[in-house]
Amino acid sequence: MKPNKHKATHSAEKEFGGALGATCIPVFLPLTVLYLLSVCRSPAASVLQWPPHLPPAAQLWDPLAAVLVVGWITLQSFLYLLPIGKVRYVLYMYMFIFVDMIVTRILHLYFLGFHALSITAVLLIVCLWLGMPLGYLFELILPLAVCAIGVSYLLSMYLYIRSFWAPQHALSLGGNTGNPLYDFFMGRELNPRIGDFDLKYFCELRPGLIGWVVINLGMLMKEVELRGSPSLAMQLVNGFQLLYVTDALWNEEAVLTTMDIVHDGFGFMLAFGDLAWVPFTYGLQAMFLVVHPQSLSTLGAAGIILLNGIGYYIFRKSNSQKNQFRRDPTHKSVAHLETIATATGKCLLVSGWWGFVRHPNYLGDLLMALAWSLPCGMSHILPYFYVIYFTILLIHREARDEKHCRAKYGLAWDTYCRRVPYRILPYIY
Ligand SMILES: NC(=O)C1=CN([C@@H]2O[C@H](COP(=O)(O)OP(=O)(O)OC[C@H]3O[C@@H](n4cnc5c(N)ncnc54)[C@H](OP(=O)(O)O)[C@@H]3O)[C@@H](O)[C@H]2O)C=CC1
Ligand SMILES: CC(C)=CCC[C@@H](C)[C@H]1CC=C2C3=C(CC[C@@]21C)[C@@]1(C)CC[C@H](O)C(C)(C)[C@@H]1CC3
Repeated sequence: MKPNKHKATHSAEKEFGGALGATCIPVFLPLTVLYLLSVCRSPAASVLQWPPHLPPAAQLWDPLAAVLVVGWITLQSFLYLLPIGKVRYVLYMYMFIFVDMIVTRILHLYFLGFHALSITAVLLIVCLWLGMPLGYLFELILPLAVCAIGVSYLLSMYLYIRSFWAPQHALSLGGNTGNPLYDFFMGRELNPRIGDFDLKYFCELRPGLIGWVVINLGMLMKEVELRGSPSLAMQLVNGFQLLYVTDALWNEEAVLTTMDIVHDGFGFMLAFGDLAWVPFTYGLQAMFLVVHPQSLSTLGAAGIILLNGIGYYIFRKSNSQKNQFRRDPTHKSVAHLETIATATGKCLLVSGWWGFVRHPNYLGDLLMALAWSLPCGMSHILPYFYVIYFTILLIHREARDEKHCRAKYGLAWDTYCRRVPYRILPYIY
């Protein structure tokens, strides 16, 4: 079959530093993952050390890692395809870029992220019971990351090539500029699917997110091997991040309204972000604790648990309030909230959580990020990598979302911004 001839959207404004950013980021970020993992396991754990702590090439490859990564993705794909869980009929919107027209298609998806996590947990318990040395993940972490990066490159190439056979209306607005490197990075096709298998939705929530908590558990088991029992700091990091991942999978339908699913194409940025960046950098704290044990006072631990609790409360309540409002604005939990009407027919909340700041969910997420790093003490900057990166990501994301909302809601958005002047942190930002 011949590839389709697509019209490029040259007018779409380029993001992430344009073609230069799209050329450098796919080289720079994978190297950053390997560098961070390698520094994290070194006794000094100093990101500022010169010459930098680089892993010897021999430590980067192990065939066992390739088997584990491929086996893991296969297992999660199998769990994704199991016809159990809540079935939802999802309205997918395809925008015709040149004609001002929106086409909708109804797809059915099974929501069973939580089932996938639970079945994986049972399988892990069985493996541990059979004596599988999960702590070996610590030794294998660099080859595992190399394989995950390799898979994300292969997947992005497949996505780029197959997008030329996709119809024009299935392409994303931002990833179809005609510049191959930029389009490869941003992703041309919006929601690529093989039959009923939605590749972007699967990658966003399953292998990387569940892989992250399995790696954390591996670090905990390594600590048990080395010191006889897991430290309080390790238990807190594992517990907090498991709560975050469980929450994401329990509320997995909510991901369908995020800009990654609705707006961004599926290209290298998301494939690498989902499959390599999340599992191998979000859990750096647990890896750090294996080599740099910390003693935590009961009072300190209580303070950190409280911070994580407050962050989680703000994150969950604000996300649920918006999701409920978008699903059914007449529902009794949101019907009393003040709103602004927009020309699209949709309303914007101006009271409740969304009248406090324009992104209360980001605020909660950032408080949690801080709580995940504090158990690692104050002696090193490395365990704070996630908070620093995440602050930058969310500030950039907020700016991108603001641009989309201004384009979508026009004057109503400006009124909302006047009513709710702070973006993430009241009186500061
Ligand atoms: N851990 C991680 O790495 C990451 C986590 N996240 C988390 O994911 C979650 C989702 O984030 P994200 O997708 O960025 O954005 P949001 O969930 O904040 O969604 C933004 C959208 O919400 C709608 N909206 C904005 N303001 C209002 C309002 N006042 N009333 C009603 N609707 C409004 C708009 O869409 P519309 O009007 O079309 O409904 C807007 O585009 C967040 O909790 C975030 O912290 C995000 C990125 C990375
Ligand atoms: C540096 C780089 C390559 C960045 C790519 C960004 C991705 C890592 C993130 C973009 C949006 C994400 C979301 C989550 C994880 C990180 C990525 C993929 C998320 C699945 C985490 C759990 C949350 O509860 C969530 C479901 C709301 C969230 C959705 C967005």
